[in-house]
Amino acid sequence: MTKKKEQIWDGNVRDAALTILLAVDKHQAYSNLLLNQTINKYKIEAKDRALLTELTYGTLQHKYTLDYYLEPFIKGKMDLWVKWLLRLSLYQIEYLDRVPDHAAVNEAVEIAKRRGHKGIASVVNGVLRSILRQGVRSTEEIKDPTKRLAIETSHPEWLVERFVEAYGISKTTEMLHENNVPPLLSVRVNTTKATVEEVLALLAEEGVEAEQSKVMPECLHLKSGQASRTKAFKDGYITIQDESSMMPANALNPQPGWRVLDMCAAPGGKTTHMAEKMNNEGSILATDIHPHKLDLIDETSTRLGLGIIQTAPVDGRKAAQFLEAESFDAVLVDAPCSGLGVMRRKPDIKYTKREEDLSRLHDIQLELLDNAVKVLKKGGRLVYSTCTVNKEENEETVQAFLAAHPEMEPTQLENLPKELLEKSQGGMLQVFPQDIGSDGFFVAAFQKSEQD
Ligand SMILES: C[S@@+](CC[C@H](N)C(=O)[O-])C[C@H]1O[C@@H](n2cnc3c(N)ncnc32)[C@H](O)[C@@H]1O
Repeated sequence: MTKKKEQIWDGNVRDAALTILLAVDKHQAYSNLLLNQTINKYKIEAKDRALLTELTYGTLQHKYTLDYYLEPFIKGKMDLWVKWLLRLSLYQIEYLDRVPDHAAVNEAVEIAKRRGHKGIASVVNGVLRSILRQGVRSTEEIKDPTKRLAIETSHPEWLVERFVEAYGISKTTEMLHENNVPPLLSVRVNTTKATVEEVLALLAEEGVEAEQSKVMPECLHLKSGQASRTKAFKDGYITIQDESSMMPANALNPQPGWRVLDMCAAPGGKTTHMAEKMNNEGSILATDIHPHKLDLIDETSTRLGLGIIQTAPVDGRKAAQFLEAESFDAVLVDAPCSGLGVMRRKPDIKYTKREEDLSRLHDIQLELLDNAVKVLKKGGRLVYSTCTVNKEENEETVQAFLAAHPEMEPTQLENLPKELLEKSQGGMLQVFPQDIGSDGFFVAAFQKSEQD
């Protein structure tokens, strides 16, 4: 092992978590990608993997709350790595019952000695032991309710204000708390290969405990095991996908034999879902602006044994220049978005997103939809979806789109469970993370007029 590798993984889970947290902060690296890379590269085993995941996500998820607790105990300037070490250690003390406080402190002191020197170790020891003696301050001290909610749930204040204005205090409070709960692990059954019961049996044979979701019939929730390491995954029986992400293909409801365009397709979760729904009959053109991401779609469709998907690098904002007019029976625009519905899966989004990013996305989404209409057949079906909870990118994008396109009508969302359809309005559905314990997601369906 080289010196560099030893730095990230020498069997010390807390040290590895600290390295990931620092990289996320310093280089705006994505926590989920870095965590997966670390786990796969060093073949970290199940017990350590679970703790590493919990420490990394937990510390990131609660960053503002931890800083609020730490602030009275920190005097003067401090290196970034020491600050993250304190956050990481305080996270264990405050949120993890199964880690004894003294173990969290001792580990922190050892890391501080190794990465720094005795002086830093003594500061770390002093801060953590003072907190253990005195306890942390209550958030009740924060008088402004929005600010208090922002600190308690560790979200930026501007975002909390926006959410409260759009959805009200009660829904926002539920959502922000839910964003700090680890996501359920869900997979989609490849229904062209096996039934749900058969896949449950295959997983059980491998010692993986799973159960069918009560919402989406093709969705299984895994209670143990790592899905991507199972034989069922390698043999193409399952795809890892959040339950909300299974809505767009269902809402579009593509039929066997249709010609379908998936305009923003990579890495192909919804393309392959649509191919499964079409029973692998017909054709799907899967396009994305980033050519290098198209390989991921090809890999997944090969793994799943789906032969109807073709990929092409296309900027959806210019799709009508490259694709035949009115040639697709159905189009899915699973648009680039702010991702505010997936903050518990990617907690770094909370701290990196800027308010000005949101309006820019609204404009891009409209350009994509404009092009989608041009290549959609008369009478064809269009679904627009995002993994965000933001009216500007969801309901307001739809309103602006409909205002510019009298030939498009909102239409009934199809093929979704009753409990979700009950929440839909005018062919639009906003799912919040707290609704079915899945990602925040938006989906809207439209039909193109048969007339000119
Ligand atoms: C939400 S992700 C799509 C996820 C995908 N549908 C799935 O289920 O796996 C949005 C995708 O849009 C792509 N994208 C961004 N701008 C685009 C554009 N102008 N034209 C086409 N694709 C674009 C991104 O590269 C990204 O892969």
